[in-house]
Amino acid sequence: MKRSIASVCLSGDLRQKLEAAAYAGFDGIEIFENDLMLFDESPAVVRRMSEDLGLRIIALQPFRDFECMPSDKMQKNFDRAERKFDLMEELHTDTLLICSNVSPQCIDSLDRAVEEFSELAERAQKRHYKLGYEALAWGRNIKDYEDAWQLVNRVDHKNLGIILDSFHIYARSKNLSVIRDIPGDRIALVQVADAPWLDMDVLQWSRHFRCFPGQGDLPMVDFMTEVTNTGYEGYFSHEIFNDEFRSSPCRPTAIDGMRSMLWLEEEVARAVPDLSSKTPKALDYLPPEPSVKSVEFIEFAAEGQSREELLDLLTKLGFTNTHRHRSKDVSLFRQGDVSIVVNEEPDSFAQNYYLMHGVSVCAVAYLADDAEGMAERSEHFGYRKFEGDIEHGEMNIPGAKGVGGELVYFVQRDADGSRFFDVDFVAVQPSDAAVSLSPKSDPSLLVDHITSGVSESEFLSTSLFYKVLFGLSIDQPQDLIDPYGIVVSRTATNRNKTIRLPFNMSRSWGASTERFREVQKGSGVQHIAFACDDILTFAEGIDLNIVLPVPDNYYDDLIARFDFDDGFVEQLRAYNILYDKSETGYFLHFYTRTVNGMFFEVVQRQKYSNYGEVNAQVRMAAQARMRRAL
Ligand SMILES: O=C(O)c1ccc(O)c(O)c1
Ligand SMILES: [Mg+2]
Repeated sequence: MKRSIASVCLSGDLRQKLEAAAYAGFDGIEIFENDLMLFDESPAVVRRMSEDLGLRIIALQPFRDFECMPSDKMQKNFDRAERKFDLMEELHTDTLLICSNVSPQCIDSLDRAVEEFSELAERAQKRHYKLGYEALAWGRNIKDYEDAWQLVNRVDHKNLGIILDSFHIYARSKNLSVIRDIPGDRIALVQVADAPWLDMDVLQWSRHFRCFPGQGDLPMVDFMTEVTNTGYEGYFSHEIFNDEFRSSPCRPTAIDGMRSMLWLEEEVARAVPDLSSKTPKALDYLPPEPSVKSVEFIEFAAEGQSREELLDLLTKLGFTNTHRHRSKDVSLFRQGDVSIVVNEEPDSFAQNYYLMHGVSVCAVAYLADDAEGMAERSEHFGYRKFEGDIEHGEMNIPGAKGVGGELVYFVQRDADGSRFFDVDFVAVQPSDAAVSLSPKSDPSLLVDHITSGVSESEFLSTSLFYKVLFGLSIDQPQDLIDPYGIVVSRTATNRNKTIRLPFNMSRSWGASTERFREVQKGSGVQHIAFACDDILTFAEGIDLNIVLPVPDNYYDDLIARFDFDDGFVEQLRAYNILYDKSETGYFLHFYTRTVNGMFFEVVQRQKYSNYGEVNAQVRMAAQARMRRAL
């Protein structure tokens, strides 16, 4: 596939945009005239810069409000087009993007548009240029790609093709069937843009909320499949107007753009079986499919006083130190099927992480069917590979850098069922004193979810990471109400819900996610939830001092809202357990106090698939109150 990006996707000036696009590996760039107008170098210099970077300027855009203007404005529009042809010569590009007229003066006459485009295509041919016509979803008369195609088809000139932009097509209708009528060589350019489904004014939606394919809700693979089936062999170009991208550094955005493009290519290759007969150059390489199944262990970087606080919290929750690493200063704490690794090894990744963030989650290991395949997949998508130091006979655990800088490991179980701790660790016999002090271990315990706190500019990157690398689906965003601002939350899950990864961001400095990022000096895992079969028994066995207190008013409100049996709410109140109900079931959960901004949660799910979002406000208010009291 020929890969391009429009300059409007990236922040900065035109030089920075060109450099970022080239760095990320794009072959082409669409130049937005505005970016050129604001740049203090001549078009000839821009041409040379892009040539030096190995980037082709695939189009100049947009040429606006051309067709069907009142007669007195027509000549001016042809003159304007000629000036753009001059500019195209200087830039050394051969395609001009013309978008449908949005002017209130525009006359509703297809015949007139056909006449004008016939003449413009003749003029373009004389100068060896191509024109592409694109229906803007808010165009005055032409809003739909079907109508744009009717116009282009009637003009029937080899120098005029249609431009298909996935955003406009989906914003107007979901009907892709007319794409099948368009021969591939009549498509001048394909622009790809995803977006979240939002019920709002389409112009505002387009100009502020587009995102890279894989980051939104539009069925991008269906669109790509239809276009590929036409035999189209031109560029696919990202055209994303997004406020977050405008305020983020341009190179990481461009790299995410490339990941998105590679993901689309992979998805299309899997969706179109005889792809190479349609477009011979469609795909150089197909990466191994995602194969992560569950969380195998969670690793903390810990030292000093806060390490003691973490271990105190873990032991009071019923974890016991079951193993020690064979060659490193690393301990394993287990309960049920949960494994928590505490790493204090000097000069390790963990220690560096500790020095940067304090006690924190420095890695999460995922069980994969094909761990090496997952590492290869990470590399293909440009997520940096990590290889740790290993001693002879120890497991080589491949990994990649996650979005917050923490590691993501891929672990496989041996055919004989042996686990990472059977290979790299030796069992320790807990002392009698430790056993008598710690509460009873709960054999049903599982990792339920792992929640990260990220910055606003990392929010879309995080969803791309989980979608592209792990093949997870990303739920719709939800607003959580903190006393000091809104926290926006999305969750990445696999199909059978053995992996649940919420990730949160906030634009408010005082709200929970930013409070966490301030304490930890960066993004990362903010909380870990464990699921058990019987939360009341679990709570009875632990020291209630570690539990986050819940106000009495919350329980009084529960009594008013639900018909509980006598005594049930009093039990919840006694243990600070929160309650939520869904159509199918209910949810019980409590939170612990924090260590270095992080905390744990224990949950019990009864045919319930959410996260107790209504109660997040109770948790955030309690945490804010405790922080104020410090
Ligand atoms: O928002 C716009 O004006 C605009 C311009 C050019 C495009 O290709 C497009 O999709 C939108
Ligand atoms: Mg467009």
